Amino acid sequence: MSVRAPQQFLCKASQQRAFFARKPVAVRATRVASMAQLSQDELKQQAAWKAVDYVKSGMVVGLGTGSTAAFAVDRIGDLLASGELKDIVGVPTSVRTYEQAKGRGIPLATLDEQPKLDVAIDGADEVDPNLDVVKGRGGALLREKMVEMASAKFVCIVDDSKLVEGLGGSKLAMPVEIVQFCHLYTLNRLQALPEVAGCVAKLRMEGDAPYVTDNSNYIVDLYFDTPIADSQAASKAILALEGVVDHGLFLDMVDVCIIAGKEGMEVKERPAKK
Ligand SMILES: O=C[C@H](O)[C@H](O)[C@H](O)COP(=O)(O)O
Repeated sequence: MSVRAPQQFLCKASQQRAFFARKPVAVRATRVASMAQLSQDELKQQAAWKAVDYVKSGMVVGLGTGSTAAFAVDRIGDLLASGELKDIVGVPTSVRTYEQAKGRGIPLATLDEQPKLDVAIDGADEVDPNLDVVKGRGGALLREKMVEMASAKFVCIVDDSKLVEGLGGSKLAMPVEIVQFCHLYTLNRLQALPEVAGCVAKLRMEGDAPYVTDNSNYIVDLYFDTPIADSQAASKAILALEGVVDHGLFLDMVDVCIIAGKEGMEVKERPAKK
C-alpha cells in the first residue's frame, strides 16, 4: 500500500521521532508536558480516551480486548451514562470484553446482528512503522480480527513501549490460533515454515493445561530472534496450514494509531484505501 508523506512533526520524543521519520505516514502530534509524569497505565488511558473521540452517537462500535482497550470500554460506558453519547451499540471482541461492557451498561450486539461497524478501538502488542501490528497476546485475536475487519475505521491504541522496527521484533509472542485436533502436528508444521524460519513455536499453557480461547481453540506462540522478514508472506504461509484458524499479524488493517508516550501523544493515520 502506498503511504503519504509526513505532514506535521510536533512531538520531540526521540524514540517516536525516529520511528515516524522512517516511514511516510501522516502524523498529527500533540506535546503534552504533563504526560512525563504518567505511568504506563495512565498512558494507555490517555490513548484510549483520545480514541473515544472517534465515537459519535448512533455508531456501532467494535470493543477491543486487553488492558488498553478496557480503558476505552469504560470511557464509552461513562459517556453513555452521562448522556454525552447516545444510541451506541458495542460489538465485543471477547467474552472478557462482553462482561466488562455489559457491566458498564453498553448495549451489545454480535457481528451476526451488526455486520457493519462504524469504528473499532483496540490495543496491540507491537506496532511497526507501517501501522501493521501484532495482536493476540491476550488470546482474543480471532474475534478481534473479525470485528476489526468489519469496521469502517480501526483505531489502534498503544503506549510507546509497543513500537517496533519490524513485527516479531519485541521477542515476545506472535500468536497463532489453531484447532485442538493434532495440535502438535500443526505446531511442528508452523515452526518448519520457511516464511518464519528460525522461530520457536510453543503451545500456550495455562497452568498444566493448554490455554483455550473463547472459540475453544489452542494458541501456538511464535518467538523470533529477529523481526519477520516478510510479514505478508508469513501471513499467507501460516493461513495455508489446515489446522490454523488465524494469526496475530494484522496487516493493512489499522487506519489510525494513537500512541501515548511520556513526551506526548501522536495520532498516526494511514491514508484512506482507494
Ligand atoms: O488478545 C489480546 C489483544 O490482541 C490485545 O489487544 C493486545 O494483546 C494488547 O493488549 P494490552 O492492551 O493489554 O497490551
